[in-house]
Parts: sequence; C-alpha cells; structure tokens
Amino acid sequence: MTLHVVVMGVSGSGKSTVAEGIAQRLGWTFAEADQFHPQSNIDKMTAGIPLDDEDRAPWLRGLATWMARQAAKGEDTVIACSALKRSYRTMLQRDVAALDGPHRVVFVHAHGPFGVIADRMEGRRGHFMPESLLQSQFDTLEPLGADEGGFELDVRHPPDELVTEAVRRICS
Ligand SMILES: Nc1ncnc2c1ncn2[C@@H]1O[C@H](COP(=O)(O)OP(=O)(O)OP(=O)(O)O)[C@@H](O)[C@H]1O
Ligand SMILES: O=C(O)[C@H](O)[C@@H](O)[C@H](O)[C@H](O)CO
Repeated sequence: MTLHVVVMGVSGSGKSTVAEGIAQRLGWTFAEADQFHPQSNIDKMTAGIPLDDEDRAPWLRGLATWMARQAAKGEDTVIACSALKRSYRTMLQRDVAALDGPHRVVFVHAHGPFGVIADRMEGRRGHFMPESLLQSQFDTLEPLGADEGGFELDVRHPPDELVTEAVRRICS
C-alpha cells in the first residue's frame, strides 16, 4: 500500500509550505510540481499569461508518471501541485490507479480568501508567478468534490497547525 498526497490550491496559497512540512513530518518523498513545468510554461506565466489545458496536459502527465514510479517502488509521496480542475486531478491519479496493489491519492486543498493569498504573494521575492495571475487562478479553481478523496485546510492558520491537521487526517 502506498499513499500519495497532493497539496493543491491557487498560486500563493501555501501548497509548497504545507507539502514540505507533511513530507518532513512523515519522512516521505517530496516533489514540487513547478519543477516539472517546461520552460515555455514558466515563460508564459512570467509574462502574465495564464496557462491553459493544453499547456498543463504534458506537465500533469509527467507528474502522474513520477507518482506511479514512486508507488511501484513502494514509496509514499507528497507533491505540491495546483491541480486546479477536477480533470487535472483525474489525470494525476490515473497512472497510480492503473498499478496493481492498493495505492491511494489524497488531495489536500490549501485554501483561503483572495486578499490573504494576494498579500502573501506580494510579500515574497524572486518567484516567477506574478500576483496579476491570482484572479485567473481563482477563476480556474474547481474545489474538491465530496467524491474526490481529500479535504480542505484554511490557510489563515499557521503552517505548523496546518501540517499537524493534515498529518492527523491523512494517517487516521
Ligand atoms: N499558513 C501560512 N501562514 C502565513 N504565511 C504562509 C502560510 N503558508 C505559506 N505562507 C507564505 O506564503 C507564501 C506562499 O507560500 P507557498 O510558496 O508555500 O505557496 P504556493 O501555493 O506553493 O505558491 P506557488 O504555487 O505560487 O509556488 C510564502 O511566502 C510562504 O512563506
Ligand atoms: O496550474 C497553474 O496555473 C500553475 O501550476 C500555477 O499554479 C503555478 O505554476 C504555481 O502555482 C506556481 O506559482
């Protein structure tokens, strides 16, 4: 049995912070989905242009392949990945679901009010994602369905509290 946690949410919501915290707390392998973007996607976002389904498809396939490879090795994983749409989350799960043996993907939605997240984006330095794209992230976001296997965290709480709550729910 392996478990694969996908910490999802809009840009600036705190995905990487929570995902790295979970991975450290549980000793699981961590991956940052931004590392899987082709340079063309990074360039597009840096230029203030939102990605579309066509841009994201190869990126999501690469992440799904990575998760399935870790699962095949018996490794539990945590990734920080926006996974904004239900169709993206389905793509992420597909390869793991096709493996023999019980493997599970759990989505943790790092979510909060637009203003809170905008302030956090404004407060960070050296990140490629412009704050101007935050509205398009919210416009694209499809919250987790009750049938999707996961839960939401309110990112107005401090990171340590979010990680503790996430670990409690993942491991319960
Ligand atoms: N719970 C929190 N409370 C206060 N600040 C936070 C919290 N979580 C993250 N931050 C801060 O908010 C900013 C964004 O966090 P982080 O980079 O983890 O978000 P992200 O969703 O991974 O962003 P992106 O997808 O754009 O890479 C960082 O400066 C981080 O230190
Ligand atoms: O799906 C997307 O539009 C992208 O993955 C964005 O979410 C950013 O890459 C990520 O949030 C880092 O800012």
